Amino acid sequence: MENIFRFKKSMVYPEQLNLDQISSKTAQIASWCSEPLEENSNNIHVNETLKNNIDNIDESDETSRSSDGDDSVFANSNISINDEATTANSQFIQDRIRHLVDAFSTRAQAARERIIETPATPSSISSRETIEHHQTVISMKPKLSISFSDKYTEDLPDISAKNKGFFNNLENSIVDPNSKLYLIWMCITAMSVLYNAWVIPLRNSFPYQTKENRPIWMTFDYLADLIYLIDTILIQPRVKYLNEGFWVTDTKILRATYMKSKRFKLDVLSLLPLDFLYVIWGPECVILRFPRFLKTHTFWEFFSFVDKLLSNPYVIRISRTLMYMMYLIHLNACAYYSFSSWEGIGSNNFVFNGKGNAYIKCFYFATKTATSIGKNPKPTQEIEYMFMTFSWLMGVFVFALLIGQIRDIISTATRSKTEYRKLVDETLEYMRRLNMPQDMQRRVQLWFNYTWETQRTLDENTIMDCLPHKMKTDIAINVHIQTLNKVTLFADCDEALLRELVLQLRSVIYLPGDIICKKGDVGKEMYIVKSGKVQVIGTAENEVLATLSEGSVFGEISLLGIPGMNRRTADVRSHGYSNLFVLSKADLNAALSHYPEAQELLNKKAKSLMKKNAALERKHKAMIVINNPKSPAKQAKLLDTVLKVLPPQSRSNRLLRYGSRGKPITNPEYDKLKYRNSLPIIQTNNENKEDEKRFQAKVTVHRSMS
Ligand SMILES: Nc1ncnc2c1ncn2[C@@H]1O[C@@H]2COP(=O)(O)O[C@H]2[C@H]1O
Repeated sequence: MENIFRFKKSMVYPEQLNLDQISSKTAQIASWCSEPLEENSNNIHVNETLKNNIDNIDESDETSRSSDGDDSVFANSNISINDEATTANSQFIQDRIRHLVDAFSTRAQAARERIIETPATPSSISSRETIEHHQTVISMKPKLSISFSDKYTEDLPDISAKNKGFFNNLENSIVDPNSKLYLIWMCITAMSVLYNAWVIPLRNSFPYQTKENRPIWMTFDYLADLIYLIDTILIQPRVKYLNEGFWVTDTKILRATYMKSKRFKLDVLSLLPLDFLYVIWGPECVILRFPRFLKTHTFWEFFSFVDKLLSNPYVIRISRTLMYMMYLIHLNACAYYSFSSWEGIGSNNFVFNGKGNAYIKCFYFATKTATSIGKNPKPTQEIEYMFMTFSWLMGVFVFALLIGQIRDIISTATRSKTEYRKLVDETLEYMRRLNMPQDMQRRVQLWFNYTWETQRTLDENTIMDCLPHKMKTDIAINVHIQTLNKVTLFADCDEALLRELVLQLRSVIYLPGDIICKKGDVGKEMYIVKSGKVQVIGTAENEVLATLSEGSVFGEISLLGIPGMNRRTADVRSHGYSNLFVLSKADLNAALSHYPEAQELLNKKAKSLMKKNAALERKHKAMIVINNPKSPAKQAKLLDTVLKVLPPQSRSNRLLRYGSRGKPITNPEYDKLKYRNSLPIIQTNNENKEDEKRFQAKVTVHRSMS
């Protein structure tokens, strides 16, 4: 056993090595953990437990050994071994725990320092701001406010912000890549790149640079170079970037990162001053400025930046593709002119004949060749054939690619509309094939048209499926906030409940006259009026109990599980076009299960509505009783037959006719009691026959009681 412990003590675990190194450095930092472990009750507990375990192991050792018959030797030595082992073990464990605690506190300290140093992240800003603003915003605004938290918007290009963020930290001169000014700077740099890309081949092939205008060209050239220089020296090394979710704003790190990047190499190469060679080859040799092309990446970057920025980026995408085409044609025009001057202007039918504006004519030629439109001049020499072949190949491959791109862009832009049209066509075709009534077909078409016109999609919810839950909630709240703020039912509800509910809302459109809820049906959904009006219809035909407009809630009574109230209590009809939010029973119940107060609120509202309806119904019955002076137009068929069969003067006939009095009542007031079993006729449509019977029965009882 002694050996074992000695071995244990001498054993160096890999983590112990690391921890040793750390602990030596951080003895002072981890002051709280450097107290003697014995004083710590937890540690004592650990030590004791371990000690007991070791004792147990020793006991079992003892047993096995005593079975060998060497009792006397072990009996004496075992006590000392036990004591020694326990001490050694507790020492060993204590050391290891101390190392661990030291290491943890070092790590915690390092993390703390890092957090303090790190600039506020969008989310940290937001959470702080949310807390700060909480009292003011909530009290001033309606219940539901969008918390697009997180000032995350700051990370997105914000073109409306004035002068915000370019040097958002003046002392360190950090450039915010999402600021408006950086966007302007990128635009300026992109223009310089475009200038070089367009003008270098132009001046190199066409005789547009003369002795007289050379200073002007050169001024533009060096202005562009200055922009390149400023970008490389002042701007790019200061552009902050995100690393592991944090903005890196340390200028030293930014500079070092930029200098290590491929972009830096390209930027430096693009500034290569080959212009000095003008001294040897002359200032006409503009091609010496070709390194300026190496900054083209700035141009693409600018385009993708604008692409992200605009809500409708298709225009940008198409113009970028068109620009590729134009540039290729431009290069081809330059090549054609160079080729013509090399062969001799106007020397044959193929080359440029020198008449008119050289650039326009060559551009026209290049366009014709590249697009294979129009009659091309016939090449006469092999080199001309090669030139033409090259131009055509370029036309076929490059233009096929570009046109394909444009088609993709356009089809992406119009995809939802195309899908909508396809769906409408398929649905109407299906209905035609089944010979559905014309009116129904017309209504379906009307529904499609109206839904598309108002929503631009048939299912709003699927659009955002790929977004994270929090973002979807924020968007949904933003979209529906106007309506939800008008929902009085939600006025006292917990905001968390609303955030939970908002994502479950499904937008549905109803046409004029559509029945949304049918009295007596089992309720499965609840509704919120988003726009338009709906009417709650009472028992009597077309009696409008209430007209509900934006923000009203209905259809909740049958969902709340109030005993005996799981069916719709009234008909609800769309009055004109209405756009509603639908919330399923399951979603409502799932949300309410976490918010009993909201459930109580809904219950209260449901009960007050039910009371109101009951009162209305009572009033209605009373009206029927009072306004029922006429004898029924028709009496029950069975009664009629029985009366015909029975002799008119028989007792039974009289009883049936006049009741227990056995004779007619002369007072016309009692006419209504002429036939005890005859019922007042209430005009109802066929669908409500059941209700009608029930209602008639009730009226009879009521009347006989009175
Ligand atoms: N008198 C009323 N005024 C307004 N709304 C009503 C009235 N009676 C019923 N409703 C609503 O109409 C809905 C019909 O379906 P529910 O019974 O589920 O829930 C009902 C209530 O939301």
